[in-house]
Amino acid sequence: MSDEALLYQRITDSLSSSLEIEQALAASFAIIERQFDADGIYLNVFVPGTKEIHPIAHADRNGAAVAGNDVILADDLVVSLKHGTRSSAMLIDQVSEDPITEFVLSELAIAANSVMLVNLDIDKTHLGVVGVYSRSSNHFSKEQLKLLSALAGPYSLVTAFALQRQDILRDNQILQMENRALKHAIEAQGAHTEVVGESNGLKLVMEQVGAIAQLNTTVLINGETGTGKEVIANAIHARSPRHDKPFIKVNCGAIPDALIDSELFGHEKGSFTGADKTTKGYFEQANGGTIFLDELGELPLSAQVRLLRVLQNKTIVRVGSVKSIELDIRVIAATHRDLTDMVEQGKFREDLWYRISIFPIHIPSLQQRQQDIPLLVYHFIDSLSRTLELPYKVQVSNDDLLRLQNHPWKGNVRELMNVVERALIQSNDGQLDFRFLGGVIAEPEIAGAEQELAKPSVVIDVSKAGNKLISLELMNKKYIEHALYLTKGKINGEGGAAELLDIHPNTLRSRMTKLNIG
Ligand SMILES: Nc1ncnc2c1ncn2[C@@H]1O[C@H](COP(=O)(O)OP(=O)(O)OP(=O)(O)O)[C@@H](O)[C@H]1O
Repeated sequence: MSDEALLYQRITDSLSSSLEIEQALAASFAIIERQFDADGIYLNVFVPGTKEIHPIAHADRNGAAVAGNDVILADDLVVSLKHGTRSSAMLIDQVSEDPITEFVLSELAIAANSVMLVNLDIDKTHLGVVGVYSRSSNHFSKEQLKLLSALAGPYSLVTAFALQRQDILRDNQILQMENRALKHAIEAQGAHTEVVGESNGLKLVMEQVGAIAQLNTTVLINGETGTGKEVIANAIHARSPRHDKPFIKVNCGAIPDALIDSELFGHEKGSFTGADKTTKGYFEQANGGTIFLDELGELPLSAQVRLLRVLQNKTIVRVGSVKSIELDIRVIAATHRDLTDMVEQGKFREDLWYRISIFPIHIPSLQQRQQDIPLLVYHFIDSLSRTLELPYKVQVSNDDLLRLQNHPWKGNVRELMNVVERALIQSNDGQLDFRFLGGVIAEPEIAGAEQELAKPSVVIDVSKAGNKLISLELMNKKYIEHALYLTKGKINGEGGAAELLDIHPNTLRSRMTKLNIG
């Protein structure tokens, strides 16, 4: 066996000694070091379509070294790397004479003065380079470069393998990110089941939710945009025996007409151009759980017929299939439209309306439940302060609370949330200012039926406070004290302050201790 072939075999053996690229490179360096009296070796990859050099591994006389972070090249260096006259094997006698190598090595903190650089290619794809370096200048010869070039094959293979593993790792990281996003979505869904105003403006709604949640009945939620129809649908699902099964939301207004059938009912592979795999529709995805058909009034008449059939037969047929699939599903629908009006105008099928409106729930507009506004404001301040990681305590003046209660809120709770967010972002010391809303500052009106219950939530004692600002903490204290006053000090159970304030008795007790309420 020639010296060259022997070297090749020893390098190949050393590189296959470990699945860890750093260890493999360090093992091969033991041979390279002796062969070339080199100080180190590195593998770098130029990431196509970017300006980045990605270090794969580095080994020196001390073993596997830290590979370093990605190096971002300046535009002129990228141009010369792509279009320059760099050959597939380069002898760099003085690192300072080659700007790219000089820059990359200094970024990677590799102290070298001369380098042999050999391109690594596989299947005509350029992967990167292997560099063997020395701390002295003019250290390597042309013969040595030729020898190193002969070793490009095995180094290319381990580099490709390492890249593949990193891709797998990246896929793994993407999966982990998706998991986190999913968890976050589930938590957010859980958070939505917290219905602010349960004991006040939404008391009647929540009584209806309580009555219907355990049954399998179809529910139709009606209310202006942003009143919380989705929040209520979530609350029904969360309180139902299906709470640990899927809750699938479908925005009927957002699906293009041509795709409605396949989106709702799924399709078989090859059933239309572009259907390259069999896909479950929203109904099948919701099997065992709840499907929430939001904006039901936007569903075209043609799709309404098919929806009716699903509701009647509790089965679906995927597009391109003849087999019907039985489903166990609860349907909750919502709309801001007056469906009876639409039926009269011939825009909504009467037979579907009968099917869907078995149990209607109407959510009053925010203007009709002004007593919920302070609660919602605190709720949004609380959650948004956490999201925005605000370092200070947030305060709202009594005048502003009145201003908020008197605002028309055409966009309802969603608009209120956006306004609170805007005020939080605009404030840099925690003092919220809602004067941008304009409007009057007057005692709010309270809708008749809810008047009794609503009283406690307008307890901000504004008339006495005048223009003086009080802290959120003090406001909380006053709020709790007033609730205790109304319940004659009763905390637990029916008619207790915890129920009134819509929080767990233990939470109330700990807040009382914190706020020094005796
Ligand atoms: N009672 C409530 N408690 C807490 N948050 C609420 C409440 N009502 C509404 N929200 C919040 O207000 C926003 C709008 O609510 P949601 O999306 O449920 O309204 P919607 O009536 O379904 O709106 P749309 O008609 O546009 O579909 C959401 O961010 C929701 O979390």
